[in-house]
Amino acid sequence: AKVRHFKWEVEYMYGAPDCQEHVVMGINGQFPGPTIRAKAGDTIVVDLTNKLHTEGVVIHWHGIRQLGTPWADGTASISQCAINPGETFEYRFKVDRPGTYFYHGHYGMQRSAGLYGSLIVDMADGEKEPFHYDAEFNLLLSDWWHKSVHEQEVGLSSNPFRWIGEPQSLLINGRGQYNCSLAAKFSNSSISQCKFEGNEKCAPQVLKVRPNKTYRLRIASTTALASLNLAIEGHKMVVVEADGNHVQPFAVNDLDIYSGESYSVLLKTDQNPYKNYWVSIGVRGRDPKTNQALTLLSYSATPASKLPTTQPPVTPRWDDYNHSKAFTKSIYALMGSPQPPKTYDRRIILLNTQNRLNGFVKWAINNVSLVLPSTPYLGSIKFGLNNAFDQKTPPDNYDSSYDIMKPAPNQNTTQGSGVYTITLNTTVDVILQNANALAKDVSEIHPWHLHGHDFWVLGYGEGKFKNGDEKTFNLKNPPLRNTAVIFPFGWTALRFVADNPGVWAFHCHIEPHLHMGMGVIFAQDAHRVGQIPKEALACGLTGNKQN
Ligand SMILES: O=C1O[C@H]([C@@H](O)CO)C(O)=C1O
Repeated sequence: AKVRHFKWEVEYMYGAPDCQEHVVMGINGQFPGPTIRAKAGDTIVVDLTNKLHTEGVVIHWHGIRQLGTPWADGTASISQCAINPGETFEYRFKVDRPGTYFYHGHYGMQRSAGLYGSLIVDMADGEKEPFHYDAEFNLLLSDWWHKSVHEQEVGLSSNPFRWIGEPQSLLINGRGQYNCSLAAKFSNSSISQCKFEGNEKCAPQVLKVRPNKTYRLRIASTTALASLNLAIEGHKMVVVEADGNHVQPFAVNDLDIYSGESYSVLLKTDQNPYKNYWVSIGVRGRDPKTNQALTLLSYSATPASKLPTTQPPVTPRWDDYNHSKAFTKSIYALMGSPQPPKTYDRRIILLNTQNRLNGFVKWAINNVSLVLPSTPYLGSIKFGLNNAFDQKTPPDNYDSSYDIMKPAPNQNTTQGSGVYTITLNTTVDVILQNANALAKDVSEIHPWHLHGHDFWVLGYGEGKFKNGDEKTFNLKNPPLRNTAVIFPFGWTALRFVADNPGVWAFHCHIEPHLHMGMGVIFAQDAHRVGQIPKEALACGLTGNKQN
């Protein structure tokens, strides 16, 4: 195993992700940030220097469990203090498992501002994936707004509320096209045909392939809002990995991917090599106002400039949830994967609601909208600083008379920074319960991401979770993941083993929703975490603590 060192500087810079110039967050002058490539068992060391002039920064290593290094999880106010302008913080952690991961900002809405990149962990030397492929491509998917993130944040926390709206563009590896389409000729809109020399920063990255080979596509979504569907014209994909875990291979024509998720698919280049094929990404789960992002699968026998003469794959209707559910429910763990414990020690039911608080619009979990404290929980719990955050524990359930199918009779919620204290080495079931939002007949998709652990996804259901529904749980081969979606008016059941002392966020991965309070904090034996680098806690009430 190797120690891999990186020196990174985070800054705002000009960029044109979708051919329109705006300010983006970059790392070492790059957007998206540099790809980290490592082998399982390696140690990653990133010296992160904050070159922003007026705000802090942190980076979260999404999907890396940080076993034994909870201070390196990169969550401001939770695992560490935001790194001040001019300061450098050393992230040092082990990547213990192969898989397709990514990293991103976890302070304010910096992920939406473009602070993200890929993190790919290969099998350790001498070990082989349980599938064969000849070469691979890496597709990091995101969405992009022309309005600055500062303006978005202010709008979300203003009264009256100003929603961020739908993205202007979808990006593949940081590249999209706002004012033109590669397939304009084949659509009936008035949008113009893109013309690229090829070296523009917003020109699509063409996937150049040779015939009769197998390619692994690593696909990860770090969108701020959009749920996506990816399809490749004329080609099936075989799903083999989800969030760093092997799954029972299954073939699809298109794949749904929610923010925070990653997949690997295998693609056989078994089609006519004298043609090129569209790769398309479109919005699902919200009424789309954003064009598809397009690129090409280009066979070596055909110049990349030769566009297909066909229409790109049509994204399934945004509200065809049966299509989404069929995909999601086809995901099973590969035989031989770790199985969940057969029973649980504690069940936490988390109802999400959209609410008002003194006229401001919020999201709340069991009627608590999360506000983060100024002292990171990891430090305040370790040092027993009881005035650093609300000592009132948020509830494990919601009022059973609550009607999830209707807007709440009382829309008001409360705010809080309390934590769920989880006993080490216990098995916890979490039932995520969706409900009607503020508007009538509206319930949205929320992809929930757990820090510090994978969980088994035991099942999905419609309506309200009720006693007896656990009989439908899949305890035989449920997939292990770090992100799981809740469908409108439905529930999702997760199980995890609390085996990682630290303080871990569990939240909706939609960036504005987290900003509006949609998350909870799981504290796991944090008072027993030793040797926290003092730079991680150099703020708030822990600012003067030596450890
Ligand atoms: O949090 C959200 O707010 C808006 C809408 O509900 C109110 O404008 C929206 O679509 C969200 O997802």
